[in-house]
Amino acid sequence: MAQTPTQTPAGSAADAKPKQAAGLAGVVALDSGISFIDGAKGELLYRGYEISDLAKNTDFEEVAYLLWNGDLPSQSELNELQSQLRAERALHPDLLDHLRHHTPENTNPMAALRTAVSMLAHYDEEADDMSREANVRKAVRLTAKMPTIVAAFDRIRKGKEPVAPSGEGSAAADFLYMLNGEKPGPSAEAIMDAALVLHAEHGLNASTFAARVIGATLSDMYSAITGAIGALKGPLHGGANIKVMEMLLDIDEKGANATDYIDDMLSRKEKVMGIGHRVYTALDPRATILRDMLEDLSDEKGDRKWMEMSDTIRQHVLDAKGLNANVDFYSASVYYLLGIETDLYTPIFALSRITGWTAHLLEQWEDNRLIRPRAGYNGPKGLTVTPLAER
Ligand SMILES: CC(=O)SCCNC(=O)CCNC(=O)[C@H](O)C(C)(C)COP(=O)(O)OP(=O)(O)OC[C@H]1O[C@@H](n2cnc3c(N)ncnc32)[C@H](O)[C@@H]1OP(=O)(O)O
Ligand SMILES: O=C([O-])CC(=O)C(=O)O
Repeated sequence: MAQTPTQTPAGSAADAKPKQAAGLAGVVALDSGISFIDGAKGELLYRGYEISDLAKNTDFEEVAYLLWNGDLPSQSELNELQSQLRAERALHPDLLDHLRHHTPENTNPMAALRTAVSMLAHYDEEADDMSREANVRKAVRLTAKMPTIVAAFDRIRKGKEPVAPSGEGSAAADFLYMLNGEKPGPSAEAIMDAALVLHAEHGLNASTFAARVIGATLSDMYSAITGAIGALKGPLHGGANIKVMEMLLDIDEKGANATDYIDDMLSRKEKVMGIGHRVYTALDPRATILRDMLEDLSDEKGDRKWMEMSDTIRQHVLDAKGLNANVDFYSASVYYLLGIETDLYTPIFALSRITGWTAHLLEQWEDNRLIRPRAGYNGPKGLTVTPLAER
């Protein structure tokens, strides 16, 4: 925590009115070496590497290593991480029991994931060990187990048996295997892997900030990640990818004209999900890559409807409001064409972002300081208590 850029002296006259930009827009709250975003240029770097380079030339496990350790792994370092991840994928039987018997089938999948991740702490003897070595091991465990939780939850709610992790292959392949009960083809695996790379890290977004605030109290990694999952769930953040697909499906079901549908939304002052961003004014570079992935997948599946509808909406909101698409806009159609349930889109985001969240916690704990800003007080003063019987 090297910086506290906007400070209000305790008890000063500045207490009387808020000083901060609404929603902390533009406020630099801390220094971090994990990722860099130039919102005007549409540039994103993880640890100095361009996101397009990483998406093309690395896989999710290499990116996890990069985020945690500061540079890309050698082949032997990657092999070691892969075997640690594979060894940690299975869930404790009590957790499976909880998903089977204590998680109603209509539970929101993000709520199910949030609770299950919190429960992981009960079965981790190192949960409260705050050494870096133990925290790295927990980051690996969380990254390994979260796909298993999401896949088991989805199968159990459909009345199917959970599929045990294969103990081999990539996180992307094993997640699709545990979800569908059959090994994915190379194209589905590559697409899921690239999606995991693209969603892994994004600076001080709301869920990462939430994780760091919790971590900065020196609470444990499971507590911080449970909070981060809660923040990601919201439709203004990771939850937007579900809302994008619901919108596309609604337009399709109604046989509506996409631009008229969007004009109606805008006239009601509704937000078009997957559009707009706190940091990017240019197009989010992840959206460009996901758009290319969607085009290839649409051609492979012989179904260009969702891509064409998305392109129309994106251009229309850009023309009408000057707002660009964000990462959640095209990922929705990509997951849809992979045959994934709509309400699993945000959990999939979490399976990737766990690497960024945990990298930020490791960074936070290297030089920790409690995160505790001030609120500009705008309430009354000088009131006196009227006895209860007289109120
Ligand atoms: C992984 C991620 O978290 S990426 C973001 C995912 N979230 C979404 O896609 C939800 C839709 N987008 C939004 O709600 C916003 O653009 C956010 C939350 C991402 C950023 O919000 P902020 O920086 O706080 O911008 P804010 O909400 O104040 O919007 C500024 C103006 O643009 C408008 N605006 C912003 N986004 C949208 C949108 N998606 N559709 C329509 N109008 C929008 C607002 O209505 C507001 O207009 P006004 O000044 O006339 O009132
Ligand atoms: O940075 C943000 O505010 C939201 C975002 O795009 C992300 O978390 O990937």
